[in-house]
Amino acid sequence: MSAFASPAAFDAALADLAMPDAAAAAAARARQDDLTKPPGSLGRLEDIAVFMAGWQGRERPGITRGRTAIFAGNHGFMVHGVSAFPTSVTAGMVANFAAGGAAINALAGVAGLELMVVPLDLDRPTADFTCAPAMTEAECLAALNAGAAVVTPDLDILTLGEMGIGNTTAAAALCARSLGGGAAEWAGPGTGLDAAGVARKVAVIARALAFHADAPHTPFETLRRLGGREIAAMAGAVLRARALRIPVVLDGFITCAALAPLAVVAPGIVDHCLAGHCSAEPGHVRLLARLGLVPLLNLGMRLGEGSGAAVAVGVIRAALAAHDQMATFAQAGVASGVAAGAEGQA
Ligand SMILES: O=C(O)c1ccc[n+]([C@@H]2O[C@H](COP(=O)([O-])O)[C@@H](O)[C@H]2O)c1
Ligand SMILES: Cc1cc2nc[nH]c2cc1C
Repeated sequence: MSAFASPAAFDAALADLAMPDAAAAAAARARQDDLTKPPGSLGRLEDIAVFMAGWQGRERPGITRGRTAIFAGNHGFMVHGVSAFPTSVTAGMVANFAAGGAAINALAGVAGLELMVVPLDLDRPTADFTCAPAMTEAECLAALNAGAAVVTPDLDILTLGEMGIGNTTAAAALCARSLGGGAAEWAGPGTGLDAAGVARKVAVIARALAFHADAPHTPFETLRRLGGREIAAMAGAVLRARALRIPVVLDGFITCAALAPLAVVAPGIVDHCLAGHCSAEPGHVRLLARLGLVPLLNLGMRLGEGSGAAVAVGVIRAALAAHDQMATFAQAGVASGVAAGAEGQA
């Protein structure tokens, strides 16, 4: 059965977000404070362990089964010359993923993640969003459900990524409509546009925003009109992961932009998500701030295909290893801070 049978089912899922296991998170925090280190000295690694404990519902979370899901889609507005690369690269890279030659193949391997690639009607680009909704209702629901379908209950963590030449244009449009600020605030060079190319991209996004201005500003309609199949799929995956309390690692600008329309009505949609990294695409730093996310890494990456999220899993694994393997003060026979404080006052 499909997770999202109708736009109303999507709205209902968004209105009823699962919450983390507060008792497991509290137990993990207490354990952190009992481990052989000054409290707080592992910084965000401590917070990551507590976050994972809450969503996995156990004091000592782990990653036995992790999956990176990469969704691919093509875009009708590419006729306006908004990318440094041609649409054919999307299918070319999907073949490269299958052959094992892409960055994500190497990075998912080193992160211990299984790679699942989901091409979405690549030979049928979305409609040109400057003069029509990108997707019909049925197409948008199919993409949301394709996203939900990658999320199985056995997963300890899900990382997301995308491949879609032109999709920084769709992402910028989603941000502008959802968060305001206009096309120029959210459009950047993507795969490598020059200044004239970025100006052309801003104009295309502005036309799309104007065309759809009077349409309902619901998350579903915004995704359907200005998004793309790979973008809607990522939104569907995040929503399904939430229902199953599976923690999610987001990737770059496009991955996060998929959540912008949802965050307008449900800011807590990112509560089970970690921002893997901050992309060099200029809109990403602004978007992360608006979503209330602090990225784990900032490596100047702007590749997409889930690459930043996969690298961040190494940090998450480090956090969980320390949380699980360190001795407590009692186990190690090391005096805790309370005793030292008492000594200082003696
Ligand atoms: O993840 C990012 O922040 C990111 C930033 C710039 C480009 N990308 C990737 O490049 C493609 C979109 O860039 P563009 O210029 O064709 O819109 C798409 O396949 C994305 O995966 C990804
Ligand atoms: C080669 C190439 C690889 C990519 N991976 C994600 N987006 C991409 C865009 C291009 C152009």
